[in-house]
Amino acid sequence: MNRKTIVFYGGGNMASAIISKMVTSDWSGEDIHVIDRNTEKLERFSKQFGVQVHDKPGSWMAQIDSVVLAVKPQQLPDAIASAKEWMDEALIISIAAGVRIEDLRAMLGQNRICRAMPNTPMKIGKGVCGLYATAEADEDHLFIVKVFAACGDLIWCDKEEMLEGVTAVSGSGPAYVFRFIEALENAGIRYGFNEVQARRLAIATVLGSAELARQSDEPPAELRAKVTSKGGTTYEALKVMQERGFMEMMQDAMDACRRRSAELGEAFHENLESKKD
Ligand SMILES: NC(=O)C1=CN([C@@H]2O[C@H](COP(=O)(O)OP(=O)(O)OC[C@H]3O[C@@H](n4cnc5c(N)ncnc54)[C@H](O)[C@@H]3O)[C@@H](O)[C@H]2O)C=CC1
Ligand SMILES: O=C(O)[C@@H]1CCC=N1
Repeated sequence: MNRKTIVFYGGGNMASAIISKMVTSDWSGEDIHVIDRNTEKLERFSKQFGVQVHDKPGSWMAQIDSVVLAVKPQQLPDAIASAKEWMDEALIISIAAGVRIEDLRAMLGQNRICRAMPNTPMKIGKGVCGLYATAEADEDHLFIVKVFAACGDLIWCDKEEMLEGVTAVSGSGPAYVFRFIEALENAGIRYGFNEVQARRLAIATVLGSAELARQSDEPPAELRAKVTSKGGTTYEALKVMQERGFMEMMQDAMDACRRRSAELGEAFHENLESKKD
């Protein structure tokens, strides 16, 4: 693939996570641009990653191959309006949670669009990102993979709505796992370990189990069964989890997340429609 240029509109947490891995792969900082109104953030991007920084869009964007929309959903209309004239020819990659392609198309006036739902472990190359692109972006799949490849695993969705499911499982998922780590750590402290030891116990357990699950041919349910001796200790813990409805609770939590993602998308859509009148 020829050298291509990319702009991140919004230099926040996610842009930083993605760019930090891009510059360790075959991307040069010279080909990556970041727009943010916060000049301190821009300085950090320039120093840490050697990328090109800008406090606003402008005619310098005219030759750009792709723009990653990495602002918060509510910041998106203003950001797009300010750069629209220079994005006609670019592939647009939006990471904004919930914002639908039909609305991106309406704001951009073009349809070469990919929606992505990344997660924060991308910062260390261990993330997972759901992707969905329009037919107009069919030729861009290789490029899209090149943007995210160093960040972790990539899963293409057959339908756009499946991205709401990606948000529920893996986009917001790191927060559930951190919550679980907090629970393990709190128990460790209650059992007499200091905070550092308790955190080590908790993190090593989650990390080791995830890595074992990744390397094993057996599904997680079998790996669980192997820890659970008949009449033993694990059984007692899992029994409490079952009595308290752990699996149902997790399902309800993810349903709520998915619903919220759809609601945010709908609210965004209605807001956009109301401005048309
Ligand atoms: N944080 C997460 O775990 C995930 C976030 N997302 C999505 O990623 C997007 C970005 O999220 P974060 O990086 O967490 O947000 P953030 O708030 O850290 O970054 C947004 C950046 O955009 C800049 N900005 C906003 N409007 C601007 C404008 N008009 N001109 C110039 N700069 C502007 C802000 O100064 C800020 O630095 C959101 O749409 C979110 O839904 C997606 C997956 C996971
Ligand atoms: O909480 C949020 O809205 C964003 C989207 C996925 C993870 N964080």
